[in-house]
Amino acid sequence: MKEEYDKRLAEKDQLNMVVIGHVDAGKSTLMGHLLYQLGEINQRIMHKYEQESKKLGKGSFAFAWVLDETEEERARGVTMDIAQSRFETPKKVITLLDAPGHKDFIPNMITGTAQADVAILVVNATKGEFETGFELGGQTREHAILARSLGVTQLIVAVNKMDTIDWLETRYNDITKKLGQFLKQVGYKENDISFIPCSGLSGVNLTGRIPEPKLESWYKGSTLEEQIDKFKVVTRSIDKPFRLCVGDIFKGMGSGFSVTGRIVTGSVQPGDRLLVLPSGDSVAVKGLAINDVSYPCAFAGDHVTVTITGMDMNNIHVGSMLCDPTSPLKSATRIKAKIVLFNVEIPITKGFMVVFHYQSITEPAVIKRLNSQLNKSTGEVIKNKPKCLVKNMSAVVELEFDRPICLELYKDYKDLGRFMLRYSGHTIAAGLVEEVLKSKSKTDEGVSSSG
Ligand SMILES: Nc1nc2c(ncn2[C@@H]2O[C@H](COP(=O)(O)OP(=O)(O)OP(=O)(O)O)[C@@H](O)[C@H]2O)c(=O)[nH]1
Repeated sequence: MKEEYDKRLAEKDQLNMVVIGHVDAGKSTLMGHLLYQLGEINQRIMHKYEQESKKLGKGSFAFAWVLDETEEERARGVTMDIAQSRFETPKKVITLLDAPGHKDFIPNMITGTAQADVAILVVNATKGEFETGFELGGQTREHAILARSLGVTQLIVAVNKMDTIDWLETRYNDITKKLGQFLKQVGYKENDISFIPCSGLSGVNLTGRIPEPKLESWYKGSTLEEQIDKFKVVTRSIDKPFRLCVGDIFKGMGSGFSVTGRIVTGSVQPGDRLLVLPSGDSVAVKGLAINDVSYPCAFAGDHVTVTITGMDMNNIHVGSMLCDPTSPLKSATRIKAKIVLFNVEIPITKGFMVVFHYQSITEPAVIKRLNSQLNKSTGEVIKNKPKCLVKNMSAVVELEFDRPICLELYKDYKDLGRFMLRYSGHTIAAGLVEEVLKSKSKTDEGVSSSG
């Protein structure tokens, strides 16, 4: 296994990259056009998309169709689910996750971002549009904060639709200044943020193939492709026990069935036995594939398809975990967690009902206890047992679920110890799991006490 991993390290760096930003910022068009310029989509298919989108009166969406695959997405012109594709730059192999921008689909955006190492934040430079996305309750801020809270540290900001403002340097500088200040405030390091002026529609400054004298007169920096190539390598926890969060399940050919997802920690090879949680089934790994190519083993960071046998396909769900049977994940119905509240309108009190978003899982939860309020920068306790929490506060709370959830503590597994809380369609907090307080549901307790 070690040899295989060393072989892999000698190849190009693998990165999972999510594309985020306000609805209609041009995310799908930008990435579709980049894939086209990089030769990932053949001319015949692109021509077909152009013809078909024109017929529907949506000619400007042709490049977005590369990623927006379902009929409903194409008809509505919005991304709803996470589209996944792959491309290469000189030094990197990128698995691309195109997240929806619309606020109704934030849960899908959280699922996609939880699987990402790095992100591209797309903003619309058009007059009035940048302001809508950034200042007037748009998703630019929420997405940037969510990505940071979910562990993304490196970010490229694509200042898109520069064609609509005649490639004006002053407008670009104004946008990058405002965003730069904000991104630093929410925890991104200056060296890990970069800005690229571009146009997804005309394809300018994606790979440098399309000249634009108006841009070249003042911009001497990188193209989008060059900047993606400069992302720093991310270290993977391959020595930890195996964990994979199931993102999709399908019946392939032959015996068993397949699940796809990102390996969060550890490694796996055909012949391994794995434990499926929460069902508790023991399964055997029959085969592994990455981008439809079969592999002798796969490691943390890989987006992999695992073919398994030994259980009923109906007992595994999106959000189930595959793990090393000798070291399973923790099961919890009550946890202690550190949370940071976002810009919430209402005060949070004991008994507050929230939706708990963790990897691909969403579960109802109740805030059972407000243990303490913390100083945001030092982490010191400012107040014990506060009566309520209001916007931007940091606190330790206890959360309870009806059903056991399989998770990990942040101190043991950074990627598996993070979660988000939502309420009434808004993301209200990001949190870190500190302790598992109870691991049995009320019904389990009922069964054990009566039995
Ligand atoms: N002028 C101009 N229009 C663009 C550019 N990029 C995208 N558009 C247009 O903006 C509209 C929205 O583009 P999409 O790529 O679907 O936007 P999106 O951000 O992926 O949208 P959601 O996924 O629904 O959030 C389409 O009409 C595009 O043609 C650009 O660089 N310049």
